[in-house]
Amino acid sequence: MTASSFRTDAGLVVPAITTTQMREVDRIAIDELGPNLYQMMENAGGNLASLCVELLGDRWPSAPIVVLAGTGGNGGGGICAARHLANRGGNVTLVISNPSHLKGVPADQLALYRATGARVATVADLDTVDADLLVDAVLGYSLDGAPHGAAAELIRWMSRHPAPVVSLDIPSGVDSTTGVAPGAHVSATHTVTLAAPKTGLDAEAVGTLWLADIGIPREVYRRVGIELPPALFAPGYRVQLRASKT
Ligand SMILES: NC(=O)C1=CN([C@@H]2O[C@H](COP(=O)(O)OP(=O)(O)OC[C@H]3O[C@@H](n4cnc5c(N)ncnc54)[C@H](O)[C@@H]3O)[C@@H](O)[C@H]2O)[C@@H](O)CC1
Ligand SMILES: [K+]
Repeated sequence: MTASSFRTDAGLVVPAITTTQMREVDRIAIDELGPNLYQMMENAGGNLASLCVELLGDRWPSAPIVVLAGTGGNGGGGICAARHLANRGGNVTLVISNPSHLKGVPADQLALYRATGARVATVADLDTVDADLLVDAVLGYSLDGAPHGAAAELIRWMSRHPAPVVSLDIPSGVDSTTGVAPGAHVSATHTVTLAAPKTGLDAEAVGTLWLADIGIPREVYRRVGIELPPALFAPGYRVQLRASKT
């Protein structure tokens, strides 16, 4: 199912965008107006971490959290969230699909995470790791075909695990434009999508949908022809969205 728009609890209508439009928003932010990738990823990671703390309630900070990260921007956002959770005293374990493939901003996020002294485990260690909450940061909007390799292994592990899953941007394995999963995919309890909702987020696998403000000014959206409601983030840096049954 795809949605052309979503609604906030305040009744605001938020237009849904395609993956192509989202890439263009990213490009204009990174190449022209800002915020840069570090700034956007920091807002994404901090926002994701705050939802995890809220979801754990009085089990925070002792409850074990496992963050599963891929090697792209989605993984970078997950590693950033893991650092925020570790900085706040959380019981965090980070697992990366292919650590040797990390580069650029995601690699810098890992270096920063390592400075917290919190745990990094391997895919092989997964079955020895306890988890009360899983963070799915394996694949985002650059999903290309059915998940394969270590990414698919992490998705399958999450699918078998009883703990609730918070997905970053899109449940891994779901196409953010069509909402279709070409292969294995995560069924999220909550999804924190970034900047603007994608048309593919009207899918069962999304769970409760949140939109995170990652600090992008309106002019960036305007250059892609997108108008977001001015009061969209008045209630806070993360607002709940529901598909508009129009
Ligand atoms: N403005 C925004 O919306 C921002 C988005 N960010 C995040 O960046 C993500 C997009 O980042 P990227 O474009 O780097 O891509 P992704 O992080 O979505 O995934 C790319 C990685 O997954 C691998 N991959 C793709 N399809 C696969 C498959 N079928 N099986 C196994 N591996 C596969 C690719 O080789 C690549 O390493 C977004 O989803 C979002 O989470 C952040 O970077 C912050 C800014
Ligand atoms: K994801």
